[in-house]
Amino acid sequence: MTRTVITGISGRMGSTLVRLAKAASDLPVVGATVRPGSPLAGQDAGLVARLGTPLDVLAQDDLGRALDGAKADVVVDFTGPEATLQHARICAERGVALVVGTTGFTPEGRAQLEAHARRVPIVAAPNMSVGVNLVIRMAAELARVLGPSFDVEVLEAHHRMKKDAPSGTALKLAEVLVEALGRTKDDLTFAREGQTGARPPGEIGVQALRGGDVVGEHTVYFFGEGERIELTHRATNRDQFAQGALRAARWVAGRAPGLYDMADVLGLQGKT
Ligand SMILES: NC(=O)C1=CN([C@@H]2O[C@H](COP(=O)(O)OP(=O)(O)OC[C@H]3O[C@@H](n4cnc5c(N)ncnc54)[C@H](OP(=O)(O)O)[C@@H]3O)[C@@H](O)[C@H]2O)C=CC1
Ligand SMILES: O=C(O)C1=N[C@H](C(=O)O)C[C@H](O)C1
Repeated sequence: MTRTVITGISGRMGSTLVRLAKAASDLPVVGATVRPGSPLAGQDAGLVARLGTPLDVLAQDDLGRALDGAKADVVVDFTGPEATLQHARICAERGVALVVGTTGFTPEGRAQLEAHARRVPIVAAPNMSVGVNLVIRMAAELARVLGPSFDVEVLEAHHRMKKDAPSGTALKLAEVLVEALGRTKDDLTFAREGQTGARPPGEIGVQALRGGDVVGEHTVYFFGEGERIELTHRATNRDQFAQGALRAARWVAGRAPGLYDMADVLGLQGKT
């Protein structure tokens, strides 16, 4: 049994996590949170997460309170960068493992997460889907084999409510492509406009679309002479992100402190 606390349970991911944890036999939800000051605080978590049935756990508007007496093994957090960093501090102080799906951290925020991971085990990944994590590895392999004669572009599309751009997954894809091609971050181009001139060799483009209810789509294009490869992942609902996060929750509870990613959880060894 992995005793689980879920944060941000009124959100798109938080409510999905509550539903899927409840359906699992080994992940009792022993605590849940909503934003501080939320009118949903004090209501049953099952109703807040729109399950239609009570969970017999009250939504708290403070993670510390949700952890009090809960004997939690792990906290699963998909909220926003500021909230996640507060939650990571509380987990570090309480000695509770953490799974972070939140994206959009600044470099300073990421450094804070690394500091907390010196005290407790943390799995942080911009995309918890097993399929996406395999696509990330395939993109690196394609880049290595195709080499510099192919022009590489990353395109992502998400729903109109998404707050960060480019997506965390697109940034992760860019990071592994930079490494696989022996490039630097200076080779990344995030937008094009005006008299850009011919495409510089070695440039890696990263572009974001926003609209409607798109759950999450990522394509890596490899444009060659006379051929083109497109590596695409399309999420059509959020369940696979949540299932990946719950798999990470089972894996991280009881581990040594450290900052882990989904490649660790999935046992994907070697370079990306
Ligand atoms: N790694 C992955 O696989 C995935 C990552 N994500 C990332 O997860 C994050 C959340 O996405 P999504 O669910 O769509 O966003 P939502 O806005 O739907 O959900 C976020 C929730 O967090 C709540 N919240 C904000 N601050 C706090 C706090 N201090 N304590 C408790 N709850 C809080 C919000 O409350 P309120 O509504 O009151 O503001 C909201 O309900 C984003 O960073 C997104 O990019 C998303 C999908 C997959
Ligand atoms: O905000 C979202 O919705 C998603 N965010 C993640 C990201 O930024 O990569 C993952 C997924 O594509 C959905």
